[in-house]
Amino acid sequence: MDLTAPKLGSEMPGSETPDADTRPADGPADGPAEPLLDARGLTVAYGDRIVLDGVDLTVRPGEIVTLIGPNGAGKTTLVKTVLGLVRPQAGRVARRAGLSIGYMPQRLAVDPTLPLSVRRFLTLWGRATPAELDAALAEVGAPHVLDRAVQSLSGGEMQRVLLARALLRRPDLLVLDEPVQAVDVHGQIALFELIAEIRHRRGCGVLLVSHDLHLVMARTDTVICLNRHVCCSGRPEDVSRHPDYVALFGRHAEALAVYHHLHDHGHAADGCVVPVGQEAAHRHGHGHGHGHSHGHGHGHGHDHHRPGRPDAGGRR
Ligand SMILES: Nc1ncnc2c1ncn2[C@@H]1O[C@H](COP(=O)(O)OP(=O)(O)OP(=O)(O)O)[C@@H](O)[C@H]1O
Repeated sequence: MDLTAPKLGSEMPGSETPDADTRPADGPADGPAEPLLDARGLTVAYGDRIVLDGVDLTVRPGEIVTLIGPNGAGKTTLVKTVLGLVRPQAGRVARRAGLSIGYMPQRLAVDPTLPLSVRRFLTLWGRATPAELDAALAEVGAPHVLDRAVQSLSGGEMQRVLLARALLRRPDLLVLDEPVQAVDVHGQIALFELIAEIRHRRGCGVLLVSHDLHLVMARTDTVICLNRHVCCSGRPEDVSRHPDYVALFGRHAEALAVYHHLHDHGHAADGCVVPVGQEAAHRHGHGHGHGHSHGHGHGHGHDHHRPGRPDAGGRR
């Protein structure tokens, strides 16, 4: 089984990293305003290839921050870095003292020949009473799967079990790496709504990775568009009233939001930053250099070069 789960709070690896200051967040103890997580100037390279370049990220209690970006943009690397699982070459990650993190990893490979019930799976990494297991599965809307084999679960049921596993840690911060993968579109909406409910009920912060932002809950507070560096960031737009949206999602349209990209630059095929409009000149037949959100044919708000909201951040 390949499942990476960080240890809690200050025990997380990386805190001893000499180049990366990963001490607990300091500053005034002003309750909810104190960040759970505050990362500044993170630079990560695999070998001599830089995959994150000067990235900032802050998550506060009760806040949902959504990371979006194309394949290979560095989303998972950023998550692993703020969790202390990857050491940055430069930058610092400050976590609130005693921070408890519930992590739902992007990938989980379970040996199909291994007899493993959900009950057993949920207690592999820590103790939980039967009542706690019941409560966690009830909270994620999957009370019926406790004695099922993990391998028999549907994609949506598996994601809910992984979410329950994260909740068993009583997290201050939920970190969810592509929580809706392998789930159909209606199941995705239901999962986003569930995550928003959990945030409200528990008041925890949520760091969410989405491969792309077609569907994201209206209550996502901050969107960070990553492509090796932070391309743009800001608050998501309200639901588009585009007829295709309403027709496709019906009553769920209210739960959807779109984000208007406000890039002041483009990317060549190798990910390098180029001026807006010159992407093609740097592409030379390599296909889409940027790769996310554009040209999907949805017609709903991925508005690459349009002037946008004044409160949304530009490139940082
Ligand atoms: N352990 C590693 N060693 C070398 N390169 C890696 C390693 N992990 C990731 N990479 C590379 O770093 C880049 C960023 O990967 P990462 O998984 O962070 O991107 P991502 O945005 O999460 O992508 P995806 O949307 O496809 O999951 C990719 O080019 C990837 O191939």
